[in-house]
Amino acid sequence: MHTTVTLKAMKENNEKIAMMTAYDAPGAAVVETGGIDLILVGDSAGMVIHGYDSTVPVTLEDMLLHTRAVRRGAKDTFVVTDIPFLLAHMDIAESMRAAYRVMQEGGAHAIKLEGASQEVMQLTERLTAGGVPVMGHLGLTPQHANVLGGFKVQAKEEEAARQLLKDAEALEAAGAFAIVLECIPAQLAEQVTKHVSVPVIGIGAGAHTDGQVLVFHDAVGFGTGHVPKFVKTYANIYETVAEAVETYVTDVKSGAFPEKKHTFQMNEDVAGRLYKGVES
Ligand SMILES: Nc1nc(=O)c2c([nH]1)NC[C@@H]1CN(c3ccc(C(=O)N[C@@H](CCC(=O)O)C(=O)O)cc3)CN21
Ligand SMILES: CC(C)C(=O)C(=O)O
Ligand SMILES: [Mg+2]
Repeated sequence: MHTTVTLKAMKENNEKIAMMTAYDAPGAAVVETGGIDLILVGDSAGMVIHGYDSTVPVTLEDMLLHTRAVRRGAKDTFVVTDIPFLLAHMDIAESMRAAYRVMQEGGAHAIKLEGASQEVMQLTERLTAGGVPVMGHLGLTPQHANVLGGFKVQAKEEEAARQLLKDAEALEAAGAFAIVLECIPAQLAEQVTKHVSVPVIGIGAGAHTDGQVLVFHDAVGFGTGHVPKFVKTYANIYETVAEAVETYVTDVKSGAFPEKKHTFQMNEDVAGRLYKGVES
């Protein structure tokens, strides 16, 4: 299993880091079997699992439930859990408590915080000091979709790009062990990757980051919504499952299922007496 130390060594050795999300035990098991370096229990759960159109409605209880399931399914993989909407911006004690619960009750090995606000910087410092590895997340931060005007590419202009570079450096200085860059120009992601010593993991941030992350449902083609441009779909699970369900329905209607091998039997004498019992 990776640690924050081995992940940093991967950056130094130019070994790419492959991260994917998981939300439940079988999803975590299959991702672990596939050889993923680390699992993100993303608040994208709100969208791909719970059917919301943003990550804003996701609660700490949701994240705890998903994290526990993921840990049971993937016992040998480093697990990072998103701190959900606004919880990093409460009073410091409440924000610390959220991370405390994700680590102790959820069993996560690290937490992820969106943005570079003063609150996030202070929280990153205090959590790191207390022994909680913190992953940063810059660029498109979906919890801010309502102030960003939706899920748009970020930091295309010089001023915003320079600010993002500064934010990444500040996160590193505050103790972040890795940084996710979401939906930013590839040239900017490359600069950030060169300028910080911690692993940079991209999603929609081009090929020059230290690693990549994708949402499980996007990667395996089990999504129901819009598929962002940065996604590569490696399977078409939705179609496969839909075909299986359709065949099941057909079999039930026609009587082709269940067959004898799916059926339990009792002794024929006992069955005969039951029949008489019903008649008398
Ligand atoms: N299924 C899924 N995949 C994700 O990658 C994901 C989630 N959900 N939920 C949380 C966030 C939201 N994300 C998103 C969602 C949509 C776009 C998107 O449609 N972007 C446009 C770019 C628009 C522009 O040009 O500015 C695109 O076409 O890719 C991007 C990131 C990434 N995360
Ligand atoms: C898209 C990734 C980085 C994420 O934060 C999530 O899945 O919630
Ligand atoms: Mg997230």
